[in-house]
This record gives sequence, structure tokens and C-alpha cells, in this order.
Amino acid sequence: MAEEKKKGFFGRLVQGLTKTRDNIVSGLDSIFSGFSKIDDDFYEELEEILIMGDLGVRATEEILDSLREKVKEQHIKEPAECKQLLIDSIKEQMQVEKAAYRFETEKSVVLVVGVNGVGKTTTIGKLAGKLTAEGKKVILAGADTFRAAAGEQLKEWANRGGVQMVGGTEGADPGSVVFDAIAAAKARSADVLLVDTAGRLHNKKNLMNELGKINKILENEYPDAFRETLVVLDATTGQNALAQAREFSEVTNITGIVLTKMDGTAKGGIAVAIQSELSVPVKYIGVGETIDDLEKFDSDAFVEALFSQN
Ligand SMILES: Nc1nc2c(ncn2[C@@H]2O[C@H](COP(=O)(O)OP(=O)(O)OP(=O)(O)O)[C@@H](O)[C@H]2O)c(=O)[nH]1
Repeated sequence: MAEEKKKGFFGRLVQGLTKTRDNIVSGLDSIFSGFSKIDDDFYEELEEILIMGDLGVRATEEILDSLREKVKEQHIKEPAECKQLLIDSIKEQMQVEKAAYRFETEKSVVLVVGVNGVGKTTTIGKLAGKLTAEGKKVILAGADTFRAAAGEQLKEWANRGGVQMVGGTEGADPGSVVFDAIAAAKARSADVLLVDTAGRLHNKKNLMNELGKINKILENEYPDAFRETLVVLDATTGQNALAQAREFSEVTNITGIVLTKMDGTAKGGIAVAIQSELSVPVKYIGVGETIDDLEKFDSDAFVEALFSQN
């Protein structure tokens, strides 16, 4: 049963990554079979494909350095023999502290950050649904009070999942929304408080102030709750997602990444760039628009799925 479930997940992952796979792996395969020796041209072609596949310049260079070393150490002569070594190098490159999900099992508060349109509200709705289905008492805090639609959207998700929501009124002070949400979480002995925040990166100072204020309120009013800060990024934006992740990591302490819209994008390679460059684990990937379309991310399984022949 567990095996079946695992296969199901792997199968879905393989399917969801079809475009990314077509983008990266078909090109790599033609290099592995098309080159007769491992030379500078071979490495150059590899580099081009990995960069085109959105793995990022830095991660690509490090992956290729590690591949060169392995080729040398193991006296590899055939390009075809490099494939497994490349897979290993990508896996190594993605190695960060193992993604932990303590917030799912402890009294916790999860701050969700991300710019408009990346799928932040949808992700919060999916997370709320998932946790509620596991029997957890969840409270949503609509602290993205900058846009009227944000609160409305979150309310829709809250209603769908039968989850209580606090805030979400346009123009309200995000700090007081969080304050009220903490009071509600305490009064109802909530397990998880999910906080939707505004993510306007065009004014970094404001964003830093706002997140700083929210963090302070959480520290003061809810000190015994486990803290998690997830940044939501849209995989289809490729290198832009990496830039956003970098900017958010400069204004707050990010503990995990959610990559949305991994279904149907050719830019899934961005997971490699983000995880290796930020040293923060991708904890979930969004693979569709419905409440069930949020999967825990495992980088080894991701790389295997990327290179899977199925
Ligand atoms: N295919 C796909 N679509 C997604 C996924 N996650 C979110 N979306 C869609 O992306 C669009 C934007 O999602 P929202 O949740 O509204 O984005 P947001 O970041 O909250 O944006 P605002 O509410 O505008 O701030 C919606 O149409 C979602 O249905 C995903 O994993 N896959």
C-alpha cells in the first residue's frame, strides 16, 4: 500500500514534470549519445542545456565542476557513462538540511510570503485543507490587507475548507489582524495559525517593516508556537522566482519554499537553482489548482523523476 502510494506520487511527479523533462533531458540524451569523447565541447553543451533548463548559472557551474571531478577520479571515457554521474551531481547540489515539517505536528504559526499572483492564496487554501483533513484545527489570518481581492479569495478558501478566518478587510492594519488572529488561535486552542501577508517587493523597506512588525507581535504574543516562514514562488517565472527568493531572504528568515505551478511548466529546473543557491529546502510544490494539488517535495525523487524514462 505504502509502495503503491509512493509509486502514485512518483508517477504524478513524472507526469507533472513532462515539459521540464522534455526541455532538459532530451537535450542531455542527445549529448550523451551524440558525443564520442568527453572534451570541452561536451561540457560546454551540457552547460548550455542546464542553464537553458533554468538550473541557474551558479548551480550549473558547481554541478559541472563536480561532474568533471568524478569523471577524472573514475577515469570515465565514454560520454554515455556520464549520465548517472550527472544525476548524482545534481542531487548533491540540491542537498540542504532535510525538509522538516514540525509545524504540521506542533502548535505553530506559519507566515506565508510571496508577491501577488504567484499562488500564495491558493497555497494557503491547499495547506489549510490538508491540515484540516488530518484533524488539525486551523485558523487563517488575512494580513494581506493591501488588496481587497486578497481577503475575498482567502475567505473563499476558508469557506471551502470549513476553516475559521480572521481579518482580510481591505485597509486594516496587518499587525492588528495578526494580533486578533493570535487571540482567536489561543481561545480555540488552534493547532496551526496560517498567516497570509502582503508581498510588495517594489518597496523593500516597507515590506521589511511590515514583516518585522508581524514577527515581533508573534514573538511577544505567541512565543510558545513553533515558527515557520514559507515563501511562495511561481515556477513558471524561472529566474525571476530565484530573484524573488533572494530578496525575501534578505528581509526575513525563510525556513521553506513552496514552488507553485510545477504542472505544465518547462522551468521546473528552477527548483535546483533555488534550493542550492539559498540553502533553504523546497518543502512543497503546487501541481494544479485544486485543494489536493500540493505535494511535499523530495529533491532526490525530483531528480529521479526528471531523468525517468517513463
Ligand atoms: N496550474 C496551477 N495553477 C496554480 C497553482 N497555484 C496557484 N495557481 C493559480 O494561479 C493563480 C494565482 O493564484 P493566487 O493564489 O490567486 O495567487 P496569489 O499569489 O495569492 O495572488 P493574489 O491573491 O493576487 O495576491 C490562480 O489562478 C491559481 O488557481 C498551481 O500549483 N498550479
